[in-house]
Amino acid sequence: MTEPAAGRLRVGIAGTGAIALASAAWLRQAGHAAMLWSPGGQGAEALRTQPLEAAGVQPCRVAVEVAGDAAQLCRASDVLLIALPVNGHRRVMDALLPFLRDGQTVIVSSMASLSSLYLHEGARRAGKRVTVASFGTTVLTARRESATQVRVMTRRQAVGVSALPRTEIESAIELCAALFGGGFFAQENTLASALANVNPQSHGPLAVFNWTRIEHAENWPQYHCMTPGVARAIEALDRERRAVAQAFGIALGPIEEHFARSFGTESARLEDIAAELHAKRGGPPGPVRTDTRYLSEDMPYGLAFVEALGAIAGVATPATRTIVDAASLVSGIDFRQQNDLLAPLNLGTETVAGLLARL
Ligand SMILES: NC(=O)C1=CN([C@@H]2O[C@H](COP(=O)(O)OP(=O)(O)OC[C@H]3O[C@@H](n4cnc5c(N)ncnc54)[C@H](OP(=O)(O)O)[C@@H]3O)[C@@H](O)[C@H]2O)C=CC1
Ligand SMILES: CC(C)(CO)C(=O)C(=O)O
Repeated sequence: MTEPAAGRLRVGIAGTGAIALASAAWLRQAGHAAMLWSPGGQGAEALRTQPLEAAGVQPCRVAVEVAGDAAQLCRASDVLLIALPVNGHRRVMDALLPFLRDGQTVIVSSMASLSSLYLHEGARRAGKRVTVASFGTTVLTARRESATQVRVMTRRQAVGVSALPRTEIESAIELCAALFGGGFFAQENTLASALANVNPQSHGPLAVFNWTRIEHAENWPQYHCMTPGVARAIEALDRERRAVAQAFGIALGPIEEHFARSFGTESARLEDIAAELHAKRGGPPGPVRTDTRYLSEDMPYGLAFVEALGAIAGVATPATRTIVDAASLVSGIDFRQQNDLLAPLNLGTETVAGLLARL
């Protein structure tokens, strides 16, 4: 990879979607070198010959590099960023694992369903000392507009981070700050990061109750359609998320706090936060494809994961169950069967104390 400016880092990014492109543009602007790898093989081809263009927050036009495979990506990088939906984490982590080096840090953004634990335990079994840092969200919010164009909507004001092993949390935060700037704070463990990810609680009701709009590919502004009734459903899921976290000794703030922290919203109630965000931004548009990650990612790796933790800890999650059932019903996909991390993580036979001891 091209040498970055002095004191800057070589960052290898797995993924070529919105967050991967937005992160590459951000990192290049900060003087770091960025190399992208498309797990499917085609997603980064145009960037071999054309610059990456970012619009929105911090517009820029920058050159990035493209890796042919996972081996090249790992070899050329000081630090790796996994920036793709969790559906691909197991496969991508399996591809990266043989090539990771002792001392390398892998940042997973966003992380859900303890995918970082899957990677860290795999690395340990392979005798490698790597650090896996997790964000329960992303530093930037973005939408990919073409193979070489991305619109960056936000740079979040604060982002929680956890580390495996936990002893590396300070250096993980330092690294994140060196890459993206300030605003990172420590979360107590990787489970806290997984449960701090509120996309599933927000996206599940949004998608289910706006399903006809999605099927008709209508232009529906997401926060305008987070109506009082949808907000009430999201709040019910959020209470269950926090109750499950509590059973694992993790105190998490409500979803309203997440919006205030991420986007600087000032309203207290979720329905008012939605109205505030719509008035300020008018977007983003809600999904227009029935294979939206709002269901394909957030149901198995978000809500079904909360159900699995609830089963371990003896916490009832009826509202969460309702939304997974409704999502499965309208899409014809049994989302509880789609999470490929629960089995290798042995969550079916885990206990509260046993799981916490692994973190
Ligand atoms: N966009 C946003 O503003 C936000 C995103 N997030 C989260 O960040 C993560 C990345 O989101 P985003 O970039 O928007 O997602 P995108 O849908 O834009 O990501 C597409 C990329 O993911 C890769 N990919 C998708 N599915 C798989 C799979 N099954 N196996 C391997 N690779 C796969 C694609 O690979 P290929 O290159 O092979 O085509 C492509 O590189 C997600 O977890 C999302 O929930 C969270 C908050 C905000
Ligand atoms: C749009 C946003 C910021 C909120 O739903 C998001 O989290 C996503 O795209 O996944």
